Amino acid sequence: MEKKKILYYQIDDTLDYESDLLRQWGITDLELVQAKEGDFVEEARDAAGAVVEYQQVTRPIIEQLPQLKIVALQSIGVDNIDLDAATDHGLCVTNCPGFCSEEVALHTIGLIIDLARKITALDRSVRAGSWDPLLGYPIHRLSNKTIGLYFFGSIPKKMIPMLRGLQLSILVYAPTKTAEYLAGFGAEKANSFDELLRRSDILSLHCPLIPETEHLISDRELQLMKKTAFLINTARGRVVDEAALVRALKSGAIQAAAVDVIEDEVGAKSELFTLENAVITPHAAFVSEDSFYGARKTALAQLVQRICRNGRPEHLVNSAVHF
Ligand SMILES: NC(=O)C1=CN([C@@H]2O[C@H](COP(=O)(O)OP(=O)(O)OC[C@H]3O[C@@H](n4cnc5c(N)ncnc54)[C@H](O)[C@@H]3O)[C@@H](O)[C@H]2O)C=CC1
Ligand SMILES: O=C(O)C(=O)COP(=O)(O)O
Repeated sequence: MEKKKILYYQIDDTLDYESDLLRQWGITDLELVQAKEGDFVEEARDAAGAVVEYQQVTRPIIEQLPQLKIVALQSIGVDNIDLDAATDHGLCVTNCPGFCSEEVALHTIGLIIDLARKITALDRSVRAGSWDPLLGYPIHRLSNKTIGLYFFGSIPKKMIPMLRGLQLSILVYAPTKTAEYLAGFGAEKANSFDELLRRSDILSLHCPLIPETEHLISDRELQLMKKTAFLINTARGRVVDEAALVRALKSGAIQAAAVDVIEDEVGAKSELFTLENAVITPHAAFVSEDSFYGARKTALAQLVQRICRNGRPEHLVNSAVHF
């Protein structure tokens, strides 16, 4: 039987876990091939499916790969894929909704506590030879402060009990959610984005990167925020205009920021790295052994469904696609 090639780009360098799963599922007609990180089009030319990470899958790329049936992401965000082009060419795009909601929720809470207690800043100063508990901006209690959540998907939902534990008031801007629905989570609905900006002591971003959210936070928005506010971004780097954020952190327009994502993750460069009132982690919020294996299994199941069973994958993102 001719095997169908699946091209894999993933951090883990072996595909043993996937091969074991295929054996358990009785699937014998897939050949899993680790990519060499060369040219995607060349490597994917004879592939029926691909698992990509940060690789951009653009319209010109999709047009050159007519035999490709599915791109399976081991992530929630699908911003590196041209979904319209995929739909136009009958290419299924799948993701792994919720696979790391608990991890990102906890990481976000960690970043909030870090800024509220200046843990990273104090650690940096101790290592630099200082022993100064009053370093930097003044510390205030978190209880009764307001956290603003931008959009209300799987991650902020997981954060709710933790935010309640911190005794924060929860304000949400999510146009598609009603006040009654949010009240069920003990959260108040913000009637406008500007209300969210003005009232939040901590603003935490949880939206996908889509045209409407690109540079959502720029000079105007940062000026509307409280001077004492913290900005947390665990969504995508390009949701924040980083140059504007750097200006705001330098001028005191807001107090501090903690981000897990930056605009240039490929180059791993940002002026934020030079600022004392910024905490940065390297797109690590999703990481855990549990989330990795969960995502790998989900992505493989999508590939099997599309390629081996010619069926509709459970986690199809471009649901209008015909194949
Ligand atoms: N730093 C990291 O390691 C990770 C970052 N992420 C990022 O976090 C983002 C959020 O993740 P989840 O909460 O799991 O997402 P989700 O897909 O569960 O929720 C997204 C929310 O946005 C809403 N939404 C989407 N487009 C909208 C629009 N045009 N107008 C109004 N509402 C809209 C949806 O209704 C939904 O409530 C992801 O898209 C991803 O970019 C996700 C996982 C890991
Ligand atoms: O799931 C997401 O959207 C994430 O950000 C984490 O996964 P990734 O680093 O994109 O593979």
